[in-house]
Amino acid sequence: MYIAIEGIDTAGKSTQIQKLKENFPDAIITKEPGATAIGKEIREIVLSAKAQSKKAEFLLFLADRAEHIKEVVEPNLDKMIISDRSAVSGVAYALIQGEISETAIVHLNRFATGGIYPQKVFLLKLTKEELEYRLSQKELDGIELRGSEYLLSIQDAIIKATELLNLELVTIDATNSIEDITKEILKNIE
Ligand SMILES: Nc1ncnc2c1ncn2[C@@H]1O[C@H](COP(=O)(O)OP(=O)(O)O)[C@@H](O)[C@H]1O
Ligand SMILES: Cc1cn([C@H]2C[C@H](O)[C@@H](COP(=O)(O)OP(=O)(O)O)O2)c(=O)[nH]c1=O
Repeated sequence: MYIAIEGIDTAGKSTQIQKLKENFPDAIITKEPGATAIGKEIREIVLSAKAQSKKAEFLLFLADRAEHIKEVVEPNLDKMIISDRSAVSGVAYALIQGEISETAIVHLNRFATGGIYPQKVFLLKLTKEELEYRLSQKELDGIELRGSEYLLSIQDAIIKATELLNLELVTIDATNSIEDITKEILKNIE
């Protein structure tokens, strides 16, 4: 089973992935961007926010995704694969950028993934207050510097992205305790 944990920056994705690792010691734990050798280089370029062109940025994420699917996901589809982000983030961030049409975003993601998508998507959903508090507690990267309104619009776009990709979505209140969130994810996997 291939599942993705989605949510905006600071929603608690890495925290939950760590917990799931304890529950599924044999699972393939992975992430986008940056799970492969090429992906690590792409991640550095793209998170430095140097790209002037939003299309270039989109295509860099897609290149990472194509490599990730080919190297990590496709060979392990018979195992439990738990991914921190997926094509859902790719579609959501691109929808908000507004420079690429919805149809092109979906088609290009299909091209990159070969139609391999998570069977279940968990959205860790944050409130504005909690997001602002968590952002204030960390050193921000290029994308996080765009601010809380921007990130909240991405959160809505994540829901829309799962609809466009026709994926099963489980929404979880990310302000709950770490333990309760893990329990809810596990309940929906088993
Ligand atoms: N359920 C939670 N309640 C309170 N704080 C949390 C919770 N989950 C994560 N955090 C904290 O929020 C911050 C961001 O979490 P992280 O897992 O790194 O998010 P992401 O991977 O989505 O960016 C960390 O400081 C983490 O300890
Ligand atoms: C996968 C993906 C991520 N992103 C963004 C979301 C994040 O801001 C960043 C990836 O960083 P990430 O490591 O997921 O950040 P965090 O752990 O703080 O959540 O790239 C896109 O813009 N497009 C994409 O296709």
